[in-house]
Amino acid sequence: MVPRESRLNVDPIALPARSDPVLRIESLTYAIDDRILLNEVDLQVGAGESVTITGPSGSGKSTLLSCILGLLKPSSGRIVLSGQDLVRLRGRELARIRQRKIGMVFQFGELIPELTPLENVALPALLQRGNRRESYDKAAALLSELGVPSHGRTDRLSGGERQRTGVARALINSPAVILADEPTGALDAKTKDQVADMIFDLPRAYGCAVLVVTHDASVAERANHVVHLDGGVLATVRTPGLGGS
Ligand SMILES: Nc1ncnc2c1ncn2[C@@H]1O[C@H](COP(=O)(O)OP(=O)(O)OP(=O)(O)O)[C@@H](O)[C@H]1O
Repeated sequence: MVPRESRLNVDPIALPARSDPVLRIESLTYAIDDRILLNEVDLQVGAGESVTITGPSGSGKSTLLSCILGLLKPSSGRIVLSGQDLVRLRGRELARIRQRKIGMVFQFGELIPELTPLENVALPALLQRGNRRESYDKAAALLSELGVPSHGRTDRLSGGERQRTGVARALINSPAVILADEPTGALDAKTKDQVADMIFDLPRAYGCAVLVVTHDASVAERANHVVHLDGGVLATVRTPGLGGS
């Protein structure tokens, strides 16, 4: 992730060698009425890399995720995912790319309580008309890898198990990027650490890019890069391992 050099507070040379960006956001502006909620945002996330977005309430973090998901149409700029500009896509084509390329993890899991954990995880693969057997086998394998029982009642899962199930569901279609909006916001301290460790290990374990929005500094610092959004402007970039500020 490299915001425009004019806005960098660190020497760009200090940033580590970058993989090719899976997600590249260029000069993204989103305005509603006369209010600019995102102002010329530039951001990149490479495969096998994690980036955290922090920022005060109302700074535009969720708006940025909604633009990447194609739920909001930017006023200008580009969102290039695996070489395709999502801003130019419409309707079914956008939905298809979103299903295949993006996995989303929510603050409260957002699982369907009437379905088992296995069914929740398999659902995105089935919606993509995946082979039924293969979809369920992959869902079972992911749940097993992430340590969640496949069967039983979804509404009886613990907070941590709920988030792990949400992560398994996000992974089922082998996405290029996983977006997570406050994924640890509803968890106690111990579970928060476990879930945060799991999420920031996804780039290594599954080769995807990870983009996390969080208010929690101890969670944010696990990422390869931390960027700060304020008033719709990407203000700073930090690479925790390098001690940038
Ligand atoms: N549809 C809308 N119309 C007008 N203003 C909006 C709309 N959606 C969001 N906003 C405003 O845009 C700003 C950014 O909102 P956003 O939800 O992206 O912030 P955030 O950084 O995610 O905040 P939080 O950390 O509290 O979730 C806020 O001031 C919000 O009130």
